[in-house]
Amino acid sequence: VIRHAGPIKTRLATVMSALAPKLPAAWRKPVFVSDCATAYRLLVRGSAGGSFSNRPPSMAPSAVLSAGRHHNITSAPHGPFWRAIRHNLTSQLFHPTRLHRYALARRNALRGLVADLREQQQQHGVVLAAESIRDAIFNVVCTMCFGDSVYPALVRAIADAQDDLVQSLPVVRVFVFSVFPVAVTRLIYRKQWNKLVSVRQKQEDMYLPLIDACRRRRRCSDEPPCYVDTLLDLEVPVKDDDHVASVGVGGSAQQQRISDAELVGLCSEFLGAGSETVAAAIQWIMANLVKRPDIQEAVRREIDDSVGAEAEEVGEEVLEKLEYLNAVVMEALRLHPTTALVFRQVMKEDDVVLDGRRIGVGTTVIFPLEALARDKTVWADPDVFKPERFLASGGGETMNLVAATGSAGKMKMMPFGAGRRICPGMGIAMLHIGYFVANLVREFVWKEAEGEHTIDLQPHTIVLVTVMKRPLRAHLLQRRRDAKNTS
Ligand code: HEM
Repeated sequence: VIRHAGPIKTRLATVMSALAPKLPAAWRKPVFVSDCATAYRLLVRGSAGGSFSNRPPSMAPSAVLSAGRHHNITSAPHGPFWRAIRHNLTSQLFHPTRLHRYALARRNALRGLVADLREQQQQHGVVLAAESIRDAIFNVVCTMCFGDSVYPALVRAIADAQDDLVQSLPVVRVFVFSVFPVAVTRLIYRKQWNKLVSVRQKQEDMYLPLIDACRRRRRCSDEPPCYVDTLLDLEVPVKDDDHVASVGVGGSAQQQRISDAELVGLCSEFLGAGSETVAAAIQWIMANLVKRPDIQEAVRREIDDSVGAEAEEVGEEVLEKLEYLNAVVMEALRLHPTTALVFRQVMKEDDVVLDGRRIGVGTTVIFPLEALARDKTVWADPDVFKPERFLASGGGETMNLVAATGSAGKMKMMPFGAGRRICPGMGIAMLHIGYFVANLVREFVWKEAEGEHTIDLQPHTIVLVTVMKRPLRAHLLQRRRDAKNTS
């Protein structure tokens, strides 16, 4: 159930263990937890002493480049600053009553995607679905981040900058895992440091003018605020310390605006976390539907029964009623969680005991999400794609994802993590996945392509996001006439 990253039998390992408390946190042996009951106990209930809500030193480039001064939500230590920026996201943008504000951006992206796929099928007989889906989702997330005034070429350039950032993350490891202070490591690895600086500079050159445009723009009252708008209005505690933040000087907490450097990092996190994971999940679902035409047809029947033939799209308001579609989404998230691992780090105040052994302060605890969701003691036929298990009529699991990730007290999967640091984008992710999958199934019959384009459900993890090793390709049969032709 709990396994250690390597054998502790050699002398070297013994010496390393003795030295462990003196090593930098990032060098210590991590501990893996791959059973749901232990994951639930630790993540949702917290450790005996503390909340067990911190992650190991961050790989976020803005945190590394600023020597830990600038943070995004993922990299921020558990404390008042993290609480303020996370609460801003969940209350201002992702509150359930506000999720539908960006329906127009989604509709436009869907129209563009459907037109693009039709054209590819007509011209080439096969569609590069992976790339097209990724572009469509990135368009929506970019609008949610900066507003709708970003022209298409700039959206493309922003997407490229985000890709460069992902490519540079292996370089970040050099600095996170170094035994030397960053100032020394950057002298040793000057080339890598300069590369990181140039990737970051490219982001600043693009994002800061967009952030300034948000500052200057006077929004009309019916225009939904974008992520940057909410951040510009936000005040965060000056000191990231629970006591200072609650008492402050003269009885009230000292607040300040978020710095430009931090704004760039927060935008980058939003664009990356909001697009890659969702696009990957849509691909996994479509790939499974190509492999199982019977399940694809059942999803289509449910949609056709709920949406009139003349309706332009499967509207967002219909999605909740599509039980079978939702079961398909849940089953794909169980089998192919698009975030590979969840991390925590044992802090001074935590008291983490596993298998009767106290885990040392500074140790990284890793929760492998796919292994957790394929536990044979918890699931029947854990490796088989069986959406029925999530249907009430299938004698199945609850449809409530929050229950699946913790609040019901029995956790069987956690594709969005669990506890205080559970993914704040869970609601919007489910909306985006459901909306795009429903409409893609309604518009086209998806069939497997041949040769090098066949579906391969082998996973491949790129910096924590688990994608299909071979990107999704397919043949599409158009089911409805082009909107232009029907008029
Ligand atoms: C299928 C889509 C998604 C999956 C599978 C996913 C998964 C995850 C997971 C596993 C975590 C770690 C949770 C933990 O440590 O317990 C996480 C954290 C996070 N996710 Fe997502 N995510 C998705 C979509 C999104 C979206 C759309 C956003 C929005 C921009 C987002 C933003 C974040 C942020 C900011 C965190 C850090 C939370 C914190 O540290 O408090 N994610 N996500």
